[in-house]
Amino acid sequence: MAIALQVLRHFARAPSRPLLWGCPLTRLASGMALEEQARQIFESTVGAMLPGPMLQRALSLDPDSGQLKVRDRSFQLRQNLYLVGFGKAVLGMAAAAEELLGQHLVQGVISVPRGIRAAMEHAGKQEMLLKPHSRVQVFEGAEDNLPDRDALRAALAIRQLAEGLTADDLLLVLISGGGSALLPAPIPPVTLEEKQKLTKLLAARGANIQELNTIRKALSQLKGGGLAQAAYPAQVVSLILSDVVGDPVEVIASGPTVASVHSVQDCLHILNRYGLRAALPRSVKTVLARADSDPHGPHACGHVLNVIIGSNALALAEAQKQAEALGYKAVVLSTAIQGDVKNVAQFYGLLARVAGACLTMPAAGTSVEEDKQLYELAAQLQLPDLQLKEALEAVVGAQGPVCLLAGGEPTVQLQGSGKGGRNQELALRVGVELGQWPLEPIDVLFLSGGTDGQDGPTEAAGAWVRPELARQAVAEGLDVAAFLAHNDSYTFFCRFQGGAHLLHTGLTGTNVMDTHLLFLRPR
Ligand SMILES: Nc1ncnc2c1ncn2[C@@H]1O[C@H](COP(=O)(O)OP(=O)(O)OP(=O)(O)O)[C@@H](O)[C@H]1O
Ligand SMILES: O=C(O)[C@H](O)CO
Repeated sequence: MAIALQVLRHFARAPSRPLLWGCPLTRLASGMALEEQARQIFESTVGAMLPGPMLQRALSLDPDSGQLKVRDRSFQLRQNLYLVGFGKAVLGMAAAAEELLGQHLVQGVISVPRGIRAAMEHAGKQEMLLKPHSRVQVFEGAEDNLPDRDALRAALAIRQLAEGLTADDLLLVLISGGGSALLPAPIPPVTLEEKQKLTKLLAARGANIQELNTIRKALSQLKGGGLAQAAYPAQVVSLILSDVVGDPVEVIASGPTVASVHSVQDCLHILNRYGLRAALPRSVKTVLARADSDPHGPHACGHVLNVIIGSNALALAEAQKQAEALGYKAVVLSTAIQGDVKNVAQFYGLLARVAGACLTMPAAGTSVEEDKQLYELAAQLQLPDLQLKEALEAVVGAQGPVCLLAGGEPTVQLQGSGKGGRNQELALRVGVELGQWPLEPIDVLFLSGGTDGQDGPTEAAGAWVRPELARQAVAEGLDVAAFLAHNDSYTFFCRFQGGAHLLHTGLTGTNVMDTHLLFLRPR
């Protein structure tokens, strides 16, 4: 959603359908076309990760006793509950929390992306908005996902609220992706501009989110456990919506309620790796040198409960449940799909071929060569949690429709000036791959969708494809390779079959990365 807010006005007008939270899909199964089933599963998966349902799963309040239950822990509420939050999905999370906690909530401060309230209003998403006389103060800032003066003001208000708490208080911290940029509080003498410049340079030179956030933590008053420290001796409960593969709480939004385990040496290694150590501003050197000799060490976080309430893994578990309800043998392959979109597309293309053969000819199987190639492709992608062997074994035993599920965030090396997003580009590339081999006698469909409802700077969440795509595109006079060469997947899908393959959910107010669904259905 980094560039989301530039296009939110346009996006808010995009046609969208209500998400199917809690809708029993079995009811819909009979006679449903494969693409309809795929859409339904995607939409209900996103629906399960919406702020309302997520918070209701994580929190329960006994209105009589005032006991707040968070997972297996209980907290007594008595006019002692405060709330802070920062991240792209935090407005809806705060609205859901306010709804759930009612009068118990004394005061709150949240930092959310600029324009998000207007966008939600335009999109008619009332459930994502706070009440008119809310006790939660909203700051909007961090345009283009970069820390700015407004986000700094928000961070200082959040710090002030936290510092004023006592041992009788409970601080609820709502965290989602984009939280790092929305909570900047550089340690003096580092300035906001210096921190912004360093973050930009690191990102531009290819630092990953773990590396980026290690540096952000070292230079911040609130990241790396600093917020938890400011709130001490109050109890702290962090409800975290993960946008990072593997859900590492110390990385998501730079872990403001998680003690940092990184040393100054770790930071210097990272800065060296990206050629930034020599040109560091004096202020950054001063802060790092000070941290090296800090007698207090990392912030202690014994008074904190960190809870992941939404993640790609939870979304895929929901999708798996929905697919099973429709009669599919559903297997989660990985929640950590990363790497260049071209390699990921090749992987899914070959996976469809190998799994298709396992399904239709379980005794004969695929050629040894194809199996080997598939495992090699998987190894290149370095997916830590890949269940490829298990998935293929399940397909062999399936004797019926199969749905392979995965999630993560592939990357697109932008070369052209076209309009698209990583989900649409992945789907288009997989469509081409699927068309290369006959997959008779099975129906195949691949869907890729972003759970935030916005794929790149487009108004679609993603797209779905079938093996016939390339042939049908030629018949419509569309040159798929030319669209791909310019990263113009959105324009392609808008023209192809009148835009029927695009996924339109509208801005969802959540973000747990992308979901990939591969359906194989014997005819
Ligand atoms: N024309 C394009 N074709 C394909 N991908 C594109 C195009 N333009 C931008 N992108 C990709 O879109 C991504 C940015 O979009 P988006 O805001 O959805 O992702 P993000 O910043 O990772 O946010 P989030 O994690 O919240 O989804 C980048 O990965 C970028 O490479
Ligand atoms: O805010 C951040 O640090 C990223 O979105 C990862 O959570």
